[in-house]
Amino acid sequence: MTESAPNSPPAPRTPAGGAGLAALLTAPERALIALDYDGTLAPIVPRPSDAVPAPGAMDALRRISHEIGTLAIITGRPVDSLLELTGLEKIPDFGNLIILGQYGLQRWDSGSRAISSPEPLPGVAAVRAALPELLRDAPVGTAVEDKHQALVVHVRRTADPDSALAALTPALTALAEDHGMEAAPGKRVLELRPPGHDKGGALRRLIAACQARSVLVAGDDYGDLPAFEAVDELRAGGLPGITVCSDSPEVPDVIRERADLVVGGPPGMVALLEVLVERLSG
Ligand SMILES: O=P(O)(O)OC[C@H]1O[C@H](O[C@H]2O[C@H](CO)[C@@H](O)[C@H](O)[C@H]2O)[C@H](O)[C@@H](O)[C@@H]1O
Repeated sequence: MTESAPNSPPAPRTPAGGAGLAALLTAPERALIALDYDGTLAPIVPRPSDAVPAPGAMDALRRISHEIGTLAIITGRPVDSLLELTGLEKIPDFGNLIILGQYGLQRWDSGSRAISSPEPLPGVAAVRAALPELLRDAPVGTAVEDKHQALVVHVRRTADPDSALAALTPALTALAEDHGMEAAPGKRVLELRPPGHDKGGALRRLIAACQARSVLVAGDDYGDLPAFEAVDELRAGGLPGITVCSDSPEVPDVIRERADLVVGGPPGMVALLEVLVERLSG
């Protein structure tokens, strides 16, 4: 993070990012802040079911939800998993928040508190049925996360996750494609998911729906790249924006290198949200 005056947001390292942050601070009521969950608001842990928010994250989110036009979490997770891990529904006094789950397939908002979710593609059931046989000889520690609309093969708990992922990827990709799905890489996972849904499309639709005039996007993994690319395109079309990388040794170089601002993992993200709250509420 670039040094800046106390209680000022850190200075982005690009002029376009600086313009995006300035636009957000000048007209926060027309701004969208769209955050990833795993690796950005919650530290990466061995088991997905243990990924709770970083200390202070929920309070920072609650506070900033009152200072800006729209706050969103755009995640690969199912909405119900995110609600459970964050305890969001039990936090009183949360402002305007939208959750787009499973890369935009699912939606929840703090007004209706209802989850909208399409029926899974038929290919999901076929992939689910084929996985046990395909993974029969996979390294010990390989695990499947069933997200109903998609399946995720996790290798983080194997002895050599990189080798395990490299060995499994060709067969898993073929399986997904045979059933009209796509295989998408993540941190020590391969997601087998419906094609045509990514965080870029989800972000563009959200910006149009909330008529945002500026955007801040934060992420840490390949799944966030389409959202970063969308910010570039939006900027070219005249909408200011800033991309933030929640850094850690596992972050893909492409995310770290193209971000306008790099913060130190989920604790750094919480610190950024807190300084934005201070600035906007002051
Ligand atoms: O878009 P996100 O909110 O970042 O979600 C992407 C995937 O994150 C989860 O997996 C990652 O976090 C796990 C818990 O820390 C970790 O064990 C795993 O290795 C990471 O890849 C989640 O389990 C997936 O369903 C999400 O799609």
